[in-house]
Amino acid sequence: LYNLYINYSNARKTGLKIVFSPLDPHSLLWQIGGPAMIPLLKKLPRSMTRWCRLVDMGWSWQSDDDGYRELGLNIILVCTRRNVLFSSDPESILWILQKRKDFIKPEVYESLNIYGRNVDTVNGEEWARHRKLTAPCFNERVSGFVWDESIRQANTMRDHWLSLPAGRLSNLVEDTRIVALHVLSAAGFGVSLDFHKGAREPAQGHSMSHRDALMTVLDNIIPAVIISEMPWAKPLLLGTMKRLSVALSEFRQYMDEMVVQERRNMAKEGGGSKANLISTLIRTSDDAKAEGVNSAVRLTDDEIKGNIFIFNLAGHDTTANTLAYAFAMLALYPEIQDWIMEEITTVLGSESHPEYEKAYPRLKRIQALMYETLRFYGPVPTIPRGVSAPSLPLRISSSSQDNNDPSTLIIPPNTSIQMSLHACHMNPTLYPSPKLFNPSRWIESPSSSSSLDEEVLLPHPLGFQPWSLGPRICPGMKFAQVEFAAVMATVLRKVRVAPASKSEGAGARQAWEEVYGAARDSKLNGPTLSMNRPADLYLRVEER
Ligand code: HEM
Repeated sequence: LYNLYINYSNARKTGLKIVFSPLDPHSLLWQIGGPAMIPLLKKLPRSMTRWCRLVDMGWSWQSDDDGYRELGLNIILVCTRRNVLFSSDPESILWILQKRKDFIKPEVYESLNIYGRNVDTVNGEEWARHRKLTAPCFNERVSGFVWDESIRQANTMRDHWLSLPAGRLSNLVEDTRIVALHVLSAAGFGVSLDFHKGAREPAQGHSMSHRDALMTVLDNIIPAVIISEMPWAKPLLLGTMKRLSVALSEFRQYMDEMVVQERRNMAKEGGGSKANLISTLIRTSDDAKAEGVNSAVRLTDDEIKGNIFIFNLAGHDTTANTLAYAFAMLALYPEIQDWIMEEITTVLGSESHPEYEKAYPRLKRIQALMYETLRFYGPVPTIPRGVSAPSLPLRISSSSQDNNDPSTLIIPPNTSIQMSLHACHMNPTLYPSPKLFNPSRWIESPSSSSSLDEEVLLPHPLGFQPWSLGPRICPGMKFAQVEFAAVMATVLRKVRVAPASKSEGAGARQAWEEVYGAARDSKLNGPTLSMNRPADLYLRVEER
């Protein structure tokens, strides 16, 4: 009670709306017991469950963060352990994300250093070094490679969809995950996989294939973190956990071998490097070493592996789920599908493998579709931050406080931060009719012209940050955009998607409701927003 009193006194000084929470959202009790408590809490009156509607990421997402509309853009949750400042204020989010030295990645990120420290998990000067040395991995050469590989994978996925009995597609989410994994394997390691077979055979000296090892780790990231932190427990593991432990070591061995092999190739080819991420990282680091740069501005081999792993983790479900949600939305809204198709026909014509440089910049409606999908189903709905010093200032929109006046407040000591990107994306002041799925809101076309080439894709406004903002903005943004555009264009030019029902013979209305319901029934599963019942989402696929 004493802690609660101190935290409450501190919170009051901000003038923000206060919500008391009996549990700290980061406590073990909530992490373990939360999911079981939610159904019971949902039965209680609204006024008693305000705290829980903020703390529970599923509940807050499904209600489009209505807590913010009730209480204001910035809210303080007062708990016994510490206060949590929840923000959906575009001004505050911009302020926080621009000041990487003041607002730092919390310690919990460190658990993702499974294979080595990396750009996603570190702070300060160490982050600046990682960011500088990993930046060349996301150059235009890699984008061209991502484009080609995405078309190759999407061609096979589309042909597979067209071969399904009665065109009933039940594996949309799994299929987009395979495409995203294979694009990452090709771009990350230069390992090109077949959509169907996916190289299931283990390489010599291995008990698992490269793909299976990576997929097993990515699918079970939270248990993988726990196993990595308790190496002594490995001999005691059984069943799925044992397989996961094997996958962790197998993937490490694959990366070790790739680093050795890449160095050999580079030596043989006179230093020429391929357009994949691992060779770019090795080359950038080895060049720095050869130039006599001291170790403070190079990456160690463990850090190279740490970064490659994090690219796979950060780039897999994010891109795959965005594709899956977008296909579901296109099935629900046929008029949007026609609008997208008009662009594909104009840009691609009859070309089955268009050139990246010529086609990609012209696919503006597809980018608009991606933006709108991310506004609704952004894979990163919230971003946490810690503070590097007590009592930092924070800029707030005047409307986010009762007494309109001050535009800066002081964050009380012992406060962590949770930014809700999703609440910001659903703000009616920023997005008129926010619950209307309308990709054309991102396109401006001059009234005098009917040419699609005259259309302009609007820049990201303040309040649109699915890839974050500021110095730590997602480095894989272009990678994901190029992959999304290539997959959408390749599939849709030959295929039309429509909603289907799980039960054969159901009417069109039921099919529509089921697809809509499966997409809306989403929450943070692991680090990424994803559907709770992906197997309930059925689409009908027809050849154009
Ligand atoms: C639609 C796809 C994607 C979305 C929406 C997305 C979103 C984000 C967001 C919001 C962050 C900031 C997280 C934070 O600050 O806590 C981030 C960081 C990051 N993302 Fe992405 N991402 C996507 C795809 C990718 C891809 C394809 C890659 C790599 C191939 C990637 C690699 C990274 C890395 C390495 C970071 C950490 C950067 C740093 O802290 O400096 N992401 N991403």
